[in-house]
Amino acid sequence: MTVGYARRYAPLVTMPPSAAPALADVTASDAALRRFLHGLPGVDAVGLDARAAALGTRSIKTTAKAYAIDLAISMIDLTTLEGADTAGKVRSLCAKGRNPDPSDRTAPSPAAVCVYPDMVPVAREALAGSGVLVASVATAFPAGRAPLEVKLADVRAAVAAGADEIDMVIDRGAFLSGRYLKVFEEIAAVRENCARVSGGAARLKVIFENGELATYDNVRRASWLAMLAGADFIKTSTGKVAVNATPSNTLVMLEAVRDFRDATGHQVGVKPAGGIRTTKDAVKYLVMVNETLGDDWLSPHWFRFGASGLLNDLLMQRQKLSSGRYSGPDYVTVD
Ligand SMILES: O=C[C@H](O)COP(=O)(O)O
Repeated sequence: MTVGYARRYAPLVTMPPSAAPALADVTASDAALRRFLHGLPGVDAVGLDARAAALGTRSIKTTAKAYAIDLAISMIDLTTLEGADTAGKVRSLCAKGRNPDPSDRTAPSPAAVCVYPDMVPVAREALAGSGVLVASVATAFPAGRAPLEVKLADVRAAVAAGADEIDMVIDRGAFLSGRYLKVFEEIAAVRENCARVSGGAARLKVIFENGELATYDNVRRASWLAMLAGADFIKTSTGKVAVNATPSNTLVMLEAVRDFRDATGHQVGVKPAGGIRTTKDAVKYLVMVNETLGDDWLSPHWFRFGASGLLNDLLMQRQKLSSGRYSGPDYVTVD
């Protein structure tokens, strides 16, 4: 790909005119982009871990807990990404998305059901009229090892089949070898394909696979790179490697979206994914969002949990709060 390709897509980044010129130049060449990303302040890893741990110890009142549980449910991308997925499994996950707690119709629905591209038509049909979105991983998820044209075809097929949101993986090999412009151009190209096929409606989440990026500095660089290329959301992980979302790597990303909005006026969402299974963990993340970003990000439009098992625990805790006792796992459907 050429620098011209990057220039072609850079204007798609919807920054306010007052802020755009300041950052437009940083994607003009490989060298300019490297200079910019390596000029970002380094992350103090010890301080970061301490901050994330301290935020994780905050307790919240029972009334706030009920609110937090419903908010967390509404922020879930209810996910199944297994090689063994069947249409039947996807349909039953969608039924759960439509009506998470059959014993209590006041339980909110998750934001989206997230599936592989070939399962999008099944999910689209099963969720019709429910308000629950269809999200799909694409770009040769989870490794991202395919030629760009194959990745773009994957994206176009998922959007054409009815995906409201695309979760793409970055090329970690290119990123780790310093070929930042290649990563930028791929994200911009995916964004353009999403926009073209969906008429601008499909939102793009960009997955870094933090567990493979080795340092918090790299997570910060990947965050800025993806936001410059037009990501609507930045997402920690695929859920397929040893280290997935952690409070610390998510905090780096929360700080990045805060700083990006300060610099450009443009707001980007955050999605921790992989390994988040308990209400306690979800509440920790919500406290972190509240303390770092405030109310502006406390909605499913701007914050998501990518999770396969979290919904069940939230539903059990929700039942406990309303009835005073645990119903036990038999009262929530097993995925
Ligand atoms: O994006 C979501 C992840 O793939 C789900 O990971 P999990 O099964 O650890 O919740």
